[in-house]
This record gives sequence, structure tokens and C-alpha cells, in this order.
Amino acid sequence: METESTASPPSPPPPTTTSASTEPKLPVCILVLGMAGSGKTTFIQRINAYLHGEQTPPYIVNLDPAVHELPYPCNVDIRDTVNYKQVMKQYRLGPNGAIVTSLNLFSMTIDQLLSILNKNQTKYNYFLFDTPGQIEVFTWSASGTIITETLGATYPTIVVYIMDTPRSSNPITFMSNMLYAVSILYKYRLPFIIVLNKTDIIHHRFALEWMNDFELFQSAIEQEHSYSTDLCRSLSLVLDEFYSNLRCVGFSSMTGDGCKEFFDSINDACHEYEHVYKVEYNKWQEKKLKRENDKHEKDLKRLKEDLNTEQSIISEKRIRYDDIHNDEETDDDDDDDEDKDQDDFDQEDESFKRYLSKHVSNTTAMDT
Ligand SMILES: Nc1nc2c(ncn2[C@@H]2O[C@H](COP(=O)(O)OP(=O)(O)OP(=O)(O)O)[C@@H](O)[C@H]2O)c(=O)[nH]1
Repeated sequence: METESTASPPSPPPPTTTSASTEPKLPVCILVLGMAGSGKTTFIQRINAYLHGEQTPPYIVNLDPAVHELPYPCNVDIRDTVNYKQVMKQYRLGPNGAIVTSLNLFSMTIDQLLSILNKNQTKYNYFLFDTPGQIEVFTWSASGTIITETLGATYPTIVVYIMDTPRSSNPITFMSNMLYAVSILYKYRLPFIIVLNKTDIIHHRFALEWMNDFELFQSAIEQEHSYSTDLCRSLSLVLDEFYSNLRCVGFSSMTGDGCKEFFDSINDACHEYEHVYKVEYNKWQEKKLKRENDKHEKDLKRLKEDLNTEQSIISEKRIRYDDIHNDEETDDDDDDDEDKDQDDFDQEDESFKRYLSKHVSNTTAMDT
């Protein structure tokens, strides 16, 4: 699975510690998601270059089995574990089905990926994950959940949602993108950052204004004479709550604008991970453990009760068996006695007959 040979060896990062403790900080997992063509791969390439410049090169994992070429050196590549084209042939699948199956096959080796990451956790500050262009393949598949939840349980994990800013300048496309972002946020509940990419083409100011000022977005929608205008208007009300707690960063993967702001947001999101997600996760783990212990105790109690019931049934059966056995023995004794009596009677009968025949023969002799 590991293809460490392709990546340049990292120079050791400066020893980082949490502000509260002297324990070494765990690397941050940055999971990059986004619609096809939003710029995920270019974004990772830019972040990789930036981090190399900061003398803290990241550890990169590619989770896209269908990608042709990667513009960055990658440490773990799904393509080394699963051959996407072979999967298509072997299972007679189309391209999307093959991507899902490849990811499912890869997620079966998640423990190996985790042990590789664990081995490298002291050498790196960041683990970057590139995901397939077909976003739903990752976000709504079992494998995506397994990978994300495993990472989230072990390392500070941040979901980064890349948005194509020029395409989102249309309010309806903007709304659709935001709804997708909300669905991912509520699915994983991990700290979340929206990267408004391609700001070299169009500045992301309009998006920030739409998010901050509801009226402004409403008037932008009014200008779109579409059948979905009414729906968008109502949905924007729902999204207002989501916008209030959202981290949003303008970024250009082409020029590298926004790198510093992005890493400021990552630090903020790590804080949220430690103080919100991790706390909730630990609580959930405790509850789960308690549920399992309760179930175990219940099963044990039931087993003991079953054993006691069985024991009493066995002893009852034994008593009944003994009773029957004793009765049989008594019957045998009676039979023996009867046999003896019969023998005695036969003997007496025999001797009486002998006496009689002797007496008769004596009488006949006297008469003659
Ligand atoms: N101008 C500009 N173009 C960009 C930027 N980021 C990405 N692109 C271009 O957008 C196109 C798609 O970029 P990718 O990085 O391949 O996007 P992706 O999301 O990884 O694509 P898939 O994995 O196929 O879904 C490419 O032509 C990039 O050059 C950016 O910040 N500015």
C-alpha cells in the first residue's frame, strides 16, 4: 500500500506542542472534498508547495483510484492497492461503480493505513487526503465513512470543502453547493472549512456578502428568473444558521493567495476538534462502552439464570430417576420372594406325593 519512495524525505518538523500541555501535538488530517473540477488536486499541490516552503512537508494520501496523473509526490496511493480498470473488468462495472468498489476494497485495509500513519506521526505535522472527483462516491459511501471516522477517532481531522468560486457566482449554483456542504458537515460533524477556490478569476467577496447579508442574497436570487427561485429563497433562510458558524477562506490554487489564512483557519478548526468534537466523541465512546458492559452483564445474568434452571431440572430428573429405580428394585425383591414360596410349595407337594405312593404300595402289600 505504501509508496514512500515517490515522496521526498521530510526534513524533521519543528517540535510542536499543544499550548496547554508539553505532549507532542498529533498531525492534523486534512480531508479535501469538493465537486468535480473544483480544484482539489491543484489545491493539494499548492498546499504541499507552501508547507515545503515552511519546512514542514506534509504526508500525502491519494484516495482517488481513477486519477491519471498526480502533480505532487504522494506517500500512499490507493492505485498501488487497487487497480481501478481491473475492478471495472472483473466486476463488470461502470466508471463510478468501479470507483466505489475500489474505495470499498481499500477501506478494508484501513488498519494498515492507520499503522503507516501512526509510524509517521512524529515526522509530520499534516496528513493530506485527496478524494475522488465524484464527491458523492466518497461522502455517501460506507468506505468514505469508515475512512473519515477512523481518522477522526485517532487524529485531529478537518474536512475541507473546495468550492469553485467562479461557478458559484450564480446564486442558484451557490445555494446548491452550500446545501451539499451542509449535508457533509452534518454527516461527519467534524470541523469544517469552506475554501472558495480560484479567487484569481473572481474575488470571493460576493460570496461572503451573500452569507452575511440575507437581503443581498435575496435580491441576487430575484434577478434569476428560474422556476427554483422560490425554493432558493426559502432554503436561504435555513442556511442562515449554518453560515453563522462557518469558516470560509478565499484561496487561489494558481497563485497561492490565501495560504496563510487557510492555515489560521486550520488552527482554529483544530481547537474546535479538541474542545467540541473530541469531547463529544469521548462521551459517545463512554456511552457505547457502558452500553456494551450493560449488555455483557445482562447476558451473564441470563446465562447464570439459565444454568440454575437447568441445574434444578437435572436434579429433579435425578430424583425422579432414583425413585423409579428404587421402585424397580423393590418389585424385583417381591418377585424373588414369590419364586422362593413357589419352590417351597413345589417341594412340599413332591414329598407329599412320594409319601402317598409309598403308603398306597404298603397297604396293597398287606392286603395280598
Ligand atoms: N484559475 C484557476 N484555475 C484553477 C485553480 N484551481 C484549479 N484550477 C483549474 O481547475 C481545473 C480542475 O482542477 P483539478 O485540481 O484537477 O480539480 P479536481 O477537483 O481535483 O478535479 P477532479 O479530481 O477531476 O474532480 C484545472 O484545469 C486546474 O488548472 C485556481 O485556483 N485558479
